[in-house]
Amino acid sequence: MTKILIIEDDTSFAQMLQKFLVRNSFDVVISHTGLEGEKQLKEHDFQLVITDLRLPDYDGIKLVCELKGKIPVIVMTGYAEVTTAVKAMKMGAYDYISKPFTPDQMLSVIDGALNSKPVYSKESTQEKPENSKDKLVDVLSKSNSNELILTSDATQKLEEYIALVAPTDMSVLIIGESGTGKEVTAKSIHQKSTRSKKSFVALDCGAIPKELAASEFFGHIKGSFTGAVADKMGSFEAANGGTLFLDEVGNLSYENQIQLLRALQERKIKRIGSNTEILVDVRILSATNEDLKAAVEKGTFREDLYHRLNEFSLQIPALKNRYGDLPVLATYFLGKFNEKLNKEIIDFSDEVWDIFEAYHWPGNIRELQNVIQRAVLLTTTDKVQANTLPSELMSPVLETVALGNLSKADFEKEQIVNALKRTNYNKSKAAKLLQVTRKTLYNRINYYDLDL
Ligand SMILES: Nc1ncnc2c1ncn2[C@@H]1O[C@H](COP(=O)(O)OP(=O)(O)OP(=O)(O)O)[C@@H](O)[C@H]1O
Repeated sequence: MTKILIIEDDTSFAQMLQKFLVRNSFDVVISHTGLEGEKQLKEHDFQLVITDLRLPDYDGIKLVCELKGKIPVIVMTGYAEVTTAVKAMKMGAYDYISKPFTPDQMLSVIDGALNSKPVYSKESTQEKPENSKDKLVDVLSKSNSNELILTSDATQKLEEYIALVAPTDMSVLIIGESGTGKEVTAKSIHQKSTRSKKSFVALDCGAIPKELAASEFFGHIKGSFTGAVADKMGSFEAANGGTLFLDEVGNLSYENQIQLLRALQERKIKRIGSNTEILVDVRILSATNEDLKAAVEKGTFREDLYHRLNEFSLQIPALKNRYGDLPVLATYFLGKFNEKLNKEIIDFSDEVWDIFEAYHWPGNIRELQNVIQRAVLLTTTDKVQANTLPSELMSPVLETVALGNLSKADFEKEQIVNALKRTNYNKSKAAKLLQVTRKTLYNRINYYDLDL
């Protein structure tokens, strides 16, 4: 009889699942803690492990890694926990199932896992299951569209910091280039906080004229200034009990900075034209793509406000510095736009993957998303091909080198070195990037006697 270990801390749920599986002729053992599960694994031979990833005493992902190639593991995740599911699949879990699930769904996943023998043979410890990419597409396409994808080593710390800071009331300054995901990060902090049931209000400080900023922050009453044709609630009131996200906070005028600081210190506001004070309880998250510290040193941004906003800071890396996330992000967007545009594209061609890796993505994740949306729209086959990509991705990706004192030869050398660095010294990819043949690239490397 097939022996299954269930690791699940919710006792009644575990028992229900056990009963159901026993009725379906499985031999089932339950562990309510990770440690107990590890003990059971040492003592018995199981053909399958079904585990919750969120147990108080252990790291489910670690268990997945340990069992990879030995026993198939199915992970149970909460609704829309896509990042965790993706991570578990990348680490070698056979599949995941979101709670709540129907008995039939569970049986079908178990059936798949038990019939995946060759993949889980002892020799295959380093290999991912053949179908893992398809499954990843599946996981990602089922995900919620506001999901924050962080899976690479470069963003691992970020994910940990978000998890730590989210449940607190600390103000967080999110720093990163345009399109790196500052706003989705802020939303994710809000969703993981105790304020998640209340509003998340985003205010783009870069887009409001300075004369209107106070009215946007605090609201106004009808007739308080020309154009105030009706009473208006400001962002502080709208976010009361919840989170106020101040995007491009560095763009606030000095006067607006003083108004904001006062509201944060006093925790109360008055609508413009009104004498009534309104108590406000908001958590402030803000974002900037400029160096606010430098602005403080220059005297254009108030130091006291800077410290108020920056009780904790998060640095979001540019996409070019987190290429580890690119395959997951690209797959996620493919799933998203397949669904939106009613397509069934399964993957990107190898050439497209190479181009994605070689490109420097100045518009970051927003640009990646737009590129994939366009490509999905233009694709009529089952794989996205290079001819659906915009021309800037195809042209040589070169840093803008100030020609200044550089000779033509220096310039060319610099371009070759840049291309090689970008492609991790892969000469085929670098040649493609420079739009020359591999042979020409070798010739130029020899000609310049580049020591690589
Ligand atoms: N880690 C991520 N996972 C999934 N989607 C992401 C991620 N980061 C960014 N995106 C998507 O990329 C787009 C741009 O993200 P966002 O608006 O949060 O960037 P931003 O840094 O706030 O940009 P800007 O500075 O221009 O306001 C959004 O559609 C967002 O959903």
